[in-house]
Amino acid sequence: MATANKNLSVYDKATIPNAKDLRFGIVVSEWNSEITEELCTGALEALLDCGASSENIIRWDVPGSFELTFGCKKMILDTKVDAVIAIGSVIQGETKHFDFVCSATAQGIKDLNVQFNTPVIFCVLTDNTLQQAQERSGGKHGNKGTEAAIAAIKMATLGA
Ligand SMILES: Nc1c(NC[C@H](O)[C@H](O)[C@H](O)CO)[nH]c(=O)[nH]c1=O
Ligand SMILES: CC(=O)[C@@H](O)COP(=O)(O)O
Repeated sequence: MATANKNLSVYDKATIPNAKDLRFGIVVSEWNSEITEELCTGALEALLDCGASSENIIRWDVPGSFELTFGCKKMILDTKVDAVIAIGSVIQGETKHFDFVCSATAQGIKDLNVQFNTPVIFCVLTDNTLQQAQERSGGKHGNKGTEAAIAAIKMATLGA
């Protein structure tokens, strides 16, 4: 289902485990910060809405989406979080750099989920235009940060 047919911010709290005792890491890319800050806000609001405590949420910033893999790995190794949310916004430019950044970031985060036992949630927008990114970070299609927070809670409690 395309995002155009799904609001990324809709969730039923009755179906979400309570996040009261969970610890979360959020690693945020500074590239396209007008987008990534909105994604982070959506994630934080959803985590708190579902019972998480602000003192149990650690935020680190990295220069760009390519650095999300290292930042999330360091978050896993250096802290005791139950899940990590990787937040980025990659927007197509004039060259193929977009393809390499998107692919490397997706593969890197996937690899972290294979190598470690702490779920890392892929909250990286990969858009053709700024408008598409705005629509998915608090615009008409909702906020992928909200969606990522819910996924983080579910994965942190998987099998519990
Ligand atoms: N163009 C975008 C980038 N590019 C920067 C890379 O992510 C990386 O920081 C650089 O190549 C140094 O390693 N990053 C984004 O997150 N979004 C973009 O649109
Ligand atoms: C995703 C990128 O790295 C891209 O925005 C950089 O722009 P350009 O391809 O015009 O150099």
